[in-house]
Amino acid sequence: MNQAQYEQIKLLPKIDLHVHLDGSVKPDTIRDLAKSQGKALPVASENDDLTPWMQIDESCTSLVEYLSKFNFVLPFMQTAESLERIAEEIVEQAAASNCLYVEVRFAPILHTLEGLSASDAIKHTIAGLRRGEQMFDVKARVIVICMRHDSIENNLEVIDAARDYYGKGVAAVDLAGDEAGFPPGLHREVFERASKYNLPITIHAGEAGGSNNVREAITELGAARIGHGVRITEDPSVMELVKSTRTPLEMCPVSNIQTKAVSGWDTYPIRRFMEEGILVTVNTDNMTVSGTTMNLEFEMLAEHCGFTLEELAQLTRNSAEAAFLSEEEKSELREAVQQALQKLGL
Ligand SMILES: O=c1[nH]cnc2c1ncn2[C@H]1C[C@H](O)[C@@H](CO)O1
Ligand SMILES: [Zn+2]
Repeated sequence: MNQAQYEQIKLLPKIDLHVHLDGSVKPDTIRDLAKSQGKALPVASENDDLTPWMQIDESCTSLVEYLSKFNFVLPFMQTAESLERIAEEIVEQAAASNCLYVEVRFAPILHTLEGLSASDAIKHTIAGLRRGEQMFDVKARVIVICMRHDSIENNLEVIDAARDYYGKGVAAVDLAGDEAGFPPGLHREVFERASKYNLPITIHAGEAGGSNNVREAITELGAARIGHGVRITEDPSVMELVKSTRTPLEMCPVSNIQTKAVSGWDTYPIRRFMEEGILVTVNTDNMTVSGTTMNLEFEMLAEHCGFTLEELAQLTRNSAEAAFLSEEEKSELREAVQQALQKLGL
């Protein structure tokens, strides 16, 4: 890949359907929040870089280790102001990669340690995204996460709170956290309620757990999309299920390699999935924890998997199809993607 091709990749329109709020906080923002909230930071000098505390390195061996990075930021994300600022800045970061649309996910229950309710957390995250939409001309929605280690009772409450904001900033609900320790079936009742409310569902599955979790997420929890899903390679019948149900996969290449969901770029199954006719999307997962951006994800695919500009453009078209938007909004997004691609001669 030469310099001119990298420049072209930057210009491609993009869509990020899988990005976590708490995994994408800018290190300088944490420094500011620590100061304004009067909280200590574990660094000697005011100017020390916080990135090493927030970003995973090559030594990461598992999803559980990867998830430990979130403990650092959460204490600073317990107020209305912090959620609004961080949400707005995610839209700013998405704009820097030329994203037209972003679905930002977060677990409201993780932001209720200092008095906010789950509903307040959703309200303020939406407010921040709205500010970002205005400032950076990127469309943004929220996906509300239930945590796998959490109780059924709490997760039912989270689903109720999500329902109140559905169509008013919330686009869907999700299940995230330690997949190996907590299979999707544990939360069947939670997603039954989400289905009853007609909330669209995506589930993290087939990342740190086997392909059967993907089957369970689709057939028993009502998932309309799957977060990651890279491990469906383990079972041809699950590959077939994903294909026949046209269930989009929200793949996150850089993160998938860091968490060892796959062994490396040489075995990354994205090209295979596309060739098999699976609807594949590419996303960042956690911009700060993974040290990534949508630009970088696309560059990596070009470099390691030989993706052409046309193939990368197809990923954005796929994401527009997979977006949790109304048919009308989806048509607008499709049109915006098409126009941007036409300008590039694609
Ligand atoms: O890739 C992931 N898999 C499972 N859970 C994840 C991943 N990235 C972030 N999370 C968790 C940790 C966060 O605190 C939580 C809410 O965003 O979601
Ligand atoms: Zn994720």
